[in-house]
Amino acid sequence: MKAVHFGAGNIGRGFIGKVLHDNGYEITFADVNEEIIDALNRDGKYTVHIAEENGGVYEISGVAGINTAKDAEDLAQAIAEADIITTAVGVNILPIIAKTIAPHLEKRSEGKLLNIIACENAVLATDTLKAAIAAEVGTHAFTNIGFPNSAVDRIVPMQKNENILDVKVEPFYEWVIEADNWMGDDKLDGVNYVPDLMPYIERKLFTVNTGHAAIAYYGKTLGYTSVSEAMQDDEVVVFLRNVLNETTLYLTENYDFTQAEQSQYIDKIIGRFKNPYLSDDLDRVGRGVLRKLGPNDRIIKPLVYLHENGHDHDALSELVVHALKFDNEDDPEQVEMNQIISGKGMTHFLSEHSDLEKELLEEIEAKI
Ligand SMILES: NC(=O)C1=CN([C@@H]2O[C@H](COP(=O)(O)OP(=O)(O)OC[C@H]3O[C@@H](n4cnc5c(N)ncnc54)[C@H](O)[C@@H]3O)[C@@H](O)[C@H]2O)C=CC1
Ligand SMILES: O=P(O)(O)OC[C@H]1O[C@](O)(CO)[C@@H](O)[C@@H]1O
Repeated sequence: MKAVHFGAGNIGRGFIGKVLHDNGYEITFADVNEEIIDALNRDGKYTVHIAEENGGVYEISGVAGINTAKDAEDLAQAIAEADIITTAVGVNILPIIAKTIAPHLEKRSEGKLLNIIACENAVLATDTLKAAIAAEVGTHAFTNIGFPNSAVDRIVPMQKNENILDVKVEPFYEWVIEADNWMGDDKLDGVNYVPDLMPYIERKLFTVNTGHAAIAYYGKTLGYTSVSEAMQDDEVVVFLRNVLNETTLYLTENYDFTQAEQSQYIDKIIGRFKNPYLSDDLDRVGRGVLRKLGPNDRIIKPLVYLHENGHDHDALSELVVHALKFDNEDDPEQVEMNQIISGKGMTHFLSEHSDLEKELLEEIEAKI
């Protein structure tokens, strides 16, 4: 069985690549990073290290790389032969990946089943990819292709290893896939197939990712540089819990999760954030600030819901303020946001970019 995975980065190699390998797939990683692609083709393998006491080390073999900027023919062949195509590139890159994949789908032999799955931190990212592919070539090649949405959860920080392919990951992982949109009977082991993905994806996004954002933006405000450093400060943990108590209300009111289940989930996630064997920069966790302040993302969506329904949303409003003040000049989204804010002001930015209404804007403005 063959897989093509777009994005040979942290999640690609450390999570999706490992699951596919454990399921017996030969994996071709498709990326624009020449150094990584050359190393994959040179070594044909890499190792995944589990960040815990006496953590396991797993060899991921049978891997190769394709440079999507250069090797169009190799990519065409890999896509023609693939049983599964996955991505972990960042949701904003999906339109580019769609352009890369689309022309090759028509050349696949009729009857060969394929699943295409976007593994990004965004709600229904596979739908986004599917729509972008359809915009390129129409839907006539889709007959034997499944496009299940998915939610992926595993903390994989920036890597500082001797071998650039090796990757250190937290022990926990969860990959949830929409069962009904999966094509064929060959399901993946180690993946949870569910009839309705929305509760899982929003629970993950509005707990793990909102929580992580809270640590990054508030932690940086207090002068910390890493998650482990920030999590030693009770003030950060109290703020984190306040934020997550607010998103809990969104989740328990919109889905069947009980308060007790959500509390357990939060405790587990706080334990993951405190993992002493992982070293994670606040700059990485807070990167992509424009995306993270988008109307459907981890901060604004629950905030607007709580405000509209008359619920407490003080901590989330404060989180917006910390995000606006986040200081990471290496993040192009931060640079763009700062330019907008310095030209037109924070309120204009929140109104235009985050789609916030007057009353909420005034509340946030009062906290700036
Ligand atoms: N790192 C983490 O802990 C988690 C990340 N995610 C999500 O997974 C996705 C990837 O994140 P990471 O692996 O951390 O990022 P990363 O930056 O380590 O990897 C992204 C990879 O995509 C490649 N790429 C960029 N543009 C490309 C293009 N046009 N064609 C082919 N490859 C391209 C980059 O060269 C890079 O190797 C994001 O959507 C992120 O939100 C989800 C859960 C956990
Ligand atoms: O690009 P994003 O959305 O921050 O994605 C990475 C985030 O996802 C997570 O892995 C959680 O699953 C966090 O480690 C990390 O902050």
